[in-house]
Amino acid sequence: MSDRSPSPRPVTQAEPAPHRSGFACFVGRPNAGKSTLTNALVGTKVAITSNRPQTTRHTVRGIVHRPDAQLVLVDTPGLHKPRTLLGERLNDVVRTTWAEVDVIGFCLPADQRIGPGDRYIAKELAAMKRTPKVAVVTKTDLVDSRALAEQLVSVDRLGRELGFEWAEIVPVSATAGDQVGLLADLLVPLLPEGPPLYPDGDLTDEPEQVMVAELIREAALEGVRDELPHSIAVVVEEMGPREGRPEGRPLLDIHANVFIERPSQKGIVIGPKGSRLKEVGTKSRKQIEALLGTPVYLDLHVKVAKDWQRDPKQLRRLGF
Ligand SMILES: Nc1nc2c(ncn2[C@@H]2O[C@H](COP(=O)(O)OP(=O)(O)OP(=O)(O)O)[C@@H](O)[C@H]2O)c(=O)[nH]1
Repeated sequence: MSDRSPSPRPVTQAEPAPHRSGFACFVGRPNAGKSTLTNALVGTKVAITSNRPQTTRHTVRGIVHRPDAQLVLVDTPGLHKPRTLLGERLNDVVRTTWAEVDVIGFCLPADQRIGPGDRYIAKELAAMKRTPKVAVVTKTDLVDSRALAEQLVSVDRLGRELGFEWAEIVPVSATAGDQVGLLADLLVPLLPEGPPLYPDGDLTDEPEQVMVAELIREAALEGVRDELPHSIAVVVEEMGPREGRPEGRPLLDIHANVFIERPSQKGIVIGPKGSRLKEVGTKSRKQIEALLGTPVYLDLHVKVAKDWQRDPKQLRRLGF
C-alpha cells in the first residue's frame, strides 16, 4: 500500500512496520452514514447521532487504537450555502479541518444515486489538492452486488470528472460490520509515521461539558425549532461533584447558560411562569444522568447575547 522510498541502508532483519498516527474526517451529505461508520470503527458509541448542525461542530469524534497505528477521527459540520456570519464561519471551519487532516473519507450511500449535494462536496474536495481522498461507499447491505458495482463505477467517474483520483474506493456496511476493518487497514497507510497522539483507551476527547451542553440545547430547541432555528447556544459554566455527599450517593452539580439572541426570545425559552425552562431542565437532566451515569443537579439560566451569530467576539466566547 504505502510507497515508502527504498531504505538506503541494508536491512539485516525484518523491521516491524513503523507506527503511524494521524487524523481523518468523514464528509458527506446528511444521512450518508458518517456517524454510524465512526462508531463502527471506534467500536463504542461516542457520537451523539443527530442531524442538527451544532452536534457536529466539535472536533474529535473517536479514536481507533491499533498496535500499529492510531487513527483520530475528527468531525466537521456540513457545508452549507452561508447566510449568516455563523454559516460562513462554519464553512471556514470545514475547509480548515479538511486542510489539516491526513486523509478525508467521502461517504456516499450505496443505495442512492450521486446527487447535486454529493457533487457540491466533491467539488470542494477537488480543491484540496494535497489531502488524500478515500471514497467510502456506505450501506452496502441495502443493495445487491450489481447495484454496488455500478455505484463504485459512478464514484470512480465522479473523481475523474473533477480531475482527481481517489486514493481508495471502499464499500462498507457499518451496521453489518462488513469491510469496516478493511477500511481502517486502508486508511492507516495514508497516515504519517509517528507515535500515538492520545493515551491508550481514550475514545474521544470531546469534553463531557460539550456533550452536556448539546443535550440541553436539543431539549431547549424541542418544539420551538421554527421560532429559534439557530439562535440558541448553550455553555456549561461549571460542572463538578457536590462536596460533602454521603458515601455512595454522589451528585453532580451543573450550571449552564442558555444564550439567545434577542430579549423577545426569552419568553419562548422560559415559557409561562418558567414552565418550559423547567421541562427543558427535567428532560435534559434525565439524559445527562443517563450519559454520565450519575445523579445530576442542573441549574439553567437564560441569557441574552445580542446577535451572537453576527458578532465575532461573541462567537468566540460561545466556542465557535
Ligand atoms: N442499512 C444501513 N443503514 C445504515 C448504515 N450506516 C448508517 N445507516 C443508517 O443511515 C442513517 C443515517 O446514518 P448516520 O450515521 O446518522 O448518518 P450521518 O452521515 O452521520 O448523518 P448526519 O449526522 O445527518 O450528517 C441512520 O438511520 C443509520 O442507521 C449501514 O451500513 N447500513
